[in-house]
Amino acid sequence: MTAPPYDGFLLLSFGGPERPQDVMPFLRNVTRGRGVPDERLAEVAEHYLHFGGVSPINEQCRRLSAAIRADFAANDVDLPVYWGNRNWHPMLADTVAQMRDDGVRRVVAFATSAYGGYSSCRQYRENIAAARDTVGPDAPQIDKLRHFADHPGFVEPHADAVRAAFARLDPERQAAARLVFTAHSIPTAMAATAGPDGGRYEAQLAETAALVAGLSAPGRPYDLVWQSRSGPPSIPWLAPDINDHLEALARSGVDAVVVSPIGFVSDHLEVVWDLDTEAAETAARLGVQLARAATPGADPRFVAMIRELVKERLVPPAAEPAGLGRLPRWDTCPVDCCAPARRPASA
Ligand SMILES: CC1=C(CCC(=O)O)c2cc3nc(cc4[nH]c(cc5[nH]c(cc1n2)c(C)c5CCC(=O)O)c(CCC(=O)O)c4C)C(CCC(=O)O)=C3C
Ligand SMILES: [Fe+2]
Repeated sequence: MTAPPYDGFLLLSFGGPERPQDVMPFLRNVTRGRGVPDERLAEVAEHYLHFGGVSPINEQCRRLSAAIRADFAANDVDLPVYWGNRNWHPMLADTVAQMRDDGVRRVVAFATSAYGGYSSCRQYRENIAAARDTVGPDAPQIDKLRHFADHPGFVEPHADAVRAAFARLDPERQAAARLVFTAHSIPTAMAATAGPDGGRYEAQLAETAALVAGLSAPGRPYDLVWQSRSGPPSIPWLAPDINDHLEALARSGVDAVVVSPIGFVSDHLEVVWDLDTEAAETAARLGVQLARAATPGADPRFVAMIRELVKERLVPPAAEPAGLGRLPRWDTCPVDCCAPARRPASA
């Protein structure tokens, strides 16, 4: 494959600290101007410090970059692979400056979030606009790739992981075990304005849950619940929380669950703390056996999906827009998508 119109690929992610002294500066970057109370920051800092101040996310991005590089090379995609983050080093503006220094002019960007909404989509577009602004008029153009919530390269690894998690439950508990999907909670006001006509974060997650359940456990009842809420209690966020839901399930007699974090592409701190530590403790206290399903990480199907998304952008497209669901797919968000707009955002 020849690469026009692009001459660079950007892996765009959240970023995380990798040593204890970086935890608080990272958290201040994440929450700047967002009214997250100090006590919540101190609490979240403890979660990071529990793992030696090392978030898993940067290492996951290094591994994913390496896998993308290998996949591109094996499939004649001749694009240099760059990586930049929203909240921690390598910071996006530094990466964009590096691209400019390397003579890169037009970049296709993959953000590590499958869904629409402010945190998962628009904020990355704002980050691109701000980083280009910092670098100046000779910054490369950067086009963000579309959402991939229903792409088989995302849905199928999740479905396999759910099947594998059921197999880890005690055999006598498997038949009645409940399938529970989780995603990052967001304020209900943010959920209402997600996507071009609102509600798209929840709608995409509901569809992805149905697709993963349909492939992995057809006919089995499942739920979609939320995790990792922050912000003051006075502001409503999507509910129920996974821990409250485990209580409700236990009260109704459920004694085993598979938890599938479809809101995430890899085992972020939210997964290894909020699920593997906190929700696992809740389940243990309730006598509920919990098997947490894996995330795609650097699954070859997920990596191939990234290449296919890039190929969709060639003119003429070298791949059809793939997807298993029925919700509309669109390539480029309207500039005012996920309003209220707080900062300038790239298209
Ligand atoms: C929808 C969504 C995703 C999924 C989409 C995506 O992946 O982008 C996501 C991912 C992530 N969130 C992460 C970390 C944090 N998120 C926070 C705070 C917040 N997240 C929010 C939403 C989301 N977040 C929101 C509405 C807030 C409130 C403040 C605000 O409006 O911005 C805070 C502040 C402390 C706290 O309150 O928890 C931290 C530390 C990490 C890195 C983990 C690691 O280190 O492995 C990742 C991948
Ligand atoms: Fe977050």
